[in-house]
Amino acid sequence: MNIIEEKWDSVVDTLSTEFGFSPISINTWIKPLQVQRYDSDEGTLFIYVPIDEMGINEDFINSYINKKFTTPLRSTIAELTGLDCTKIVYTVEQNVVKEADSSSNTDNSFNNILEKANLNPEYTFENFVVGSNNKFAHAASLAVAESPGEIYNPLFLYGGVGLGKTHLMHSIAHFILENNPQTRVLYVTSESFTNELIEAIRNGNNTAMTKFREKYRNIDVLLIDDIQFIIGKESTQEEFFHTFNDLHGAKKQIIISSDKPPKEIATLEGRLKSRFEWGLIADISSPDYETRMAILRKKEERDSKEKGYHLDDEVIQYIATNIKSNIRELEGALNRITAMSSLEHREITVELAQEALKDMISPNAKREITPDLILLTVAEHFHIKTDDIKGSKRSADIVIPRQIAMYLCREMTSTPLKAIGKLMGNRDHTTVLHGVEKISKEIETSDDLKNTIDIIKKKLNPN
Ligand SMILES: Nc1ncnc2c1ncn2[C@@H]1O[C@H](COP(=O)(O)OP(=O)(O)OP(=O)(O)O)[C@@H](O)[C@H]1O
Repeated sequence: MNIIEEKWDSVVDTLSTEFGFSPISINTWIKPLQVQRYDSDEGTLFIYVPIDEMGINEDFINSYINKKFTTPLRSTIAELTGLDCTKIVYTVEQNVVKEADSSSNTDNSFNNILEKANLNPEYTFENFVVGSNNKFAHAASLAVAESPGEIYNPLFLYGGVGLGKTHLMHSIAHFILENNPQTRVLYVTSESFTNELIEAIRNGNNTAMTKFREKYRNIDVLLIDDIQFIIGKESTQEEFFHTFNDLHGAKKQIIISSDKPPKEIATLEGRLKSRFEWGLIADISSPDYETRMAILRKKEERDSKEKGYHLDDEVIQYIATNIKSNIRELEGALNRITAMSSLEHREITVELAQEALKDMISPNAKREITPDLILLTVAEHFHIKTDDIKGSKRSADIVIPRQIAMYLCREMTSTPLKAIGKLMGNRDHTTVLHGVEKISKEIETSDDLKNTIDIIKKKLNPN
C-alpha cells in the first residue's frame, strides 16, 4: 500500500472540510475512486474510476471529475503526504491507463443576487433516492449543481409522469443556493411562464413586456419544468427561444424538464430542439423493486417525525410489489394506508394495506384516476400539502386549488359529491357543488385557469 492509499481517508475528509465539498458530492464523486499506484519518477498518481458503479460515462471523467477535483486533490495530497503529484491520471479499467488533461481550474464565481423562489423544501438531493432508474440523471444534476453554467448547458431531464424530474430540479436549485445564496436562481413551470407572458402581452404596453424579460433574463440559473406545455403555443416558444439564447450566450445555466427527449417532441420548433440538444440529456425511467422499497423507507423515515407511524417490511414489500408505474402513486398509496390507519385507529398490516389499495391494485388495471390521485396531483402542482386542501384555511392560494380538486374529482371520476366532500376534509356536499360550479364558470372566461386545469389533467392522464 502506498502512502497515498494509507492516507486516502484523510484526503477525503480534508476535501470536505477545507474545500467545502458537500457530503453528497464526496459520496458520489470521491468515495468510489480507488488509488491504483503512484509513479514517483514521473510524479504521476493513477486513480481508478468505476464508472459503471457510479452511473456515469467516460466523458464525465474529463469534463467533470478532472476539472473539479484534480487541483484540490493535488494540494491535499501534497499537504498530507508531502508527495507532489504533478499529474493525476484517471483510468476506467484496472490496468488500462487513460490520460486525462489535468490543466484545469474550477471557476465557481457567479453573479450574486439572492432569488429563492418556488422551491419545495423537501425536494433536496438528501431526500432523493438514487437507483438504477435515475443514477445518470442524478449524477448529471449533481454535476450541474456543483458547477452551474460550466459544463452541461442546458441540462435536459426527461421521463414519464411522477418519476422525480421536479424533485431533481429543485435539488439542483437548493444545492446551488446553499453553496452560494447570492446566486439568482429561478424555478418556474412552463405554465407560469406561459401565463405571465399572456398577461404581459395582454397588458399591451412595453413596460409589462420589459418587466417580464428582465425577470427571466437577469438570472444565473433558470429551471423550467414540463417544457412540453409550451409546445404548440407559438408566442411562448418564440419568447422562450430568446430567453434561452440570452441566458445561454451569457453562460447562465438552464435546466429543462420534459416528458420526452427533444427529438420526440413533434411540435417543438427545430431551432429549440437543436438547442436543447447542445448540453446533456438524461432520462429517468420507472424505478425497479429495490428502488421502490428504498423510496418507501425514506418517506417513512421523513414522515415518522411528523406522523409517527411504522411500516413492517411485509407492508413495504406489498406496496412496492403492487405499485410500479410511478413514484407519485407510490407515495399516494402510502398516504392512503396511513390515512386509513389513523382514521380507523387500526394498526398498519398487510390486510389493511390490501383494503386501502384495493381499487388501485386491480389485476388488469389501467392507470386509474382516483380522487386521492387528484388531490395529490393538485397539491403538488400548487406546491401545497394535501392537508392544506383538506384543512380549514380560506386564503386564495388554498381555496382555489381546493375548488380545482373538487372540480376535477367531479369531472374525471364518478365519485358522488358527498364522498368528494368527505375526502376534502369532511366538507358538506353543497360546498363541493359550489366549488365545482365556480370553477366551471370561471374556466369559460379565464385562459389562465383553463391552461392550469389542462396541465393538471395532462399530469393525471398523460396519454
Ligand atoms: N428518487 C426519488 N426519491 C425520493 N422521492 C422521489 C424520487 N423520485 C420522485 N420522488 C417523489 O415522487 C413525487 C413525484 O415526483 P416529481 O414531482 O419530481 O415527478 P415529475 O417527474 O416532475 O412529475 P410530472 O411529470 O408530473 O411533473 C414527489 O413527491 C417526489 O418527491
